[in-house]
Amino acid sequence: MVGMRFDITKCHGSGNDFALIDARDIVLADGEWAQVARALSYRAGPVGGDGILLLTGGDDRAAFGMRIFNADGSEPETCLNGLRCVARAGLEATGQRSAVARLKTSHAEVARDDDLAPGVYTVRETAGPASFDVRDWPLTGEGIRIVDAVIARLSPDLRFTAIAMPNPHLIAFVDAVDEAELVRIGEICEGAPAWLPNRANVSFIEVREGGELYVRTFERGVGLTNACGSAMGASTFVAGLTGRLPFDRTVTVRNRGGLVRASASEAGMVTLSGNATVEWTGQVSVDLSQARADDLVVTSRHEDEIAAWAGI
Ligand SMILES: N[C@@H](CCC[C@H](N)C(=O)O)C(=O)O
Repeated sequence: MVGMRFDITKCHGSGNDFALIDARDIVLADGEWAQVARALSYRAGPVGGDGILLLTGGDDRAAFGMRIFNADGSEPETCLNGLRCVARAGLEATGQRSAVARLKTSHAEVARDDDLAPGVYTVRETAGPASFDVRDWPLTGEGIRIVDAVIARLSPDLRFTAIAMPNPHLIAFVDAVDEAELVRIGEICEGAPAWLPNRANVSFIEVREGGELYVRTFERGVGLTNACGSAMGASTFVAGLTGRLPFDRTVTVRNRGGLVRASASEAGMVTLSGNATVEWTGQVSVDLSQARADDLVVTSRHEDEIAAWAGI
């Protein structure tokens, strides 16, 4: 296969996994990055993942930047599990312990944090403010601000809050996560109906004993994932907004892939502290015309980090 060869770092935040590319010196059109994302995310291919992350250059505020492409090639506004991984790469590349990172349409603060557990590289990130105005998504026909309200087109039984982080999230608190129902609603949104043309991430959240949250997300452009950082941030904020948990208190947010510690302010800023685990590094070729990956060579495996995370 004739392809473009990339150095990649396979990494994850809470089991939300990505191939990360240092793209600071790579020039590709958006459509070509979309093809790289499809190729490297394809689970039956040599790499597999929920999307790709690009470490990009900074700007007058930021030391470095992040772009993320979902598995389907779409480019969302942010990814807070991915940001921790990019932050690790960016902090290491710039020799800093904390920095501002540039995202597609916003900025976030990132810093190395105390390890969540021995050997678990941990990053703290602060993003926001969360926004309520669904005209930006757009989500039409349900008013401008949707807080704990029924969206009959999705379900007569659930109450959703619509929050942009700035990527769009529909958040519903439930007694117990019904995964089949989450997939059903996620797929309605994924179909990009006329009232929701840019789709949305959909999450069900349980408030568990001790004030912990459990969040399960059907992600736009991916499907069910092990975890979604922006959804965990949005859920923590909505828990405060709806009086389920206090603002400004650090809570444990569990997900299928592990956990993060999270807090949210009344102003809509969210802070997450979680892992940025490197599993392996290597090189892979991508045929841009076919969106196909091949010839993977793994050059180093980080068994110590994999084991440290498994212990969480
Ligand atoms: N997994 C991410 C969110 C990735 C983007 C999302 N699928 C979207 O399209 O908005 C996270 O950790 O925040």
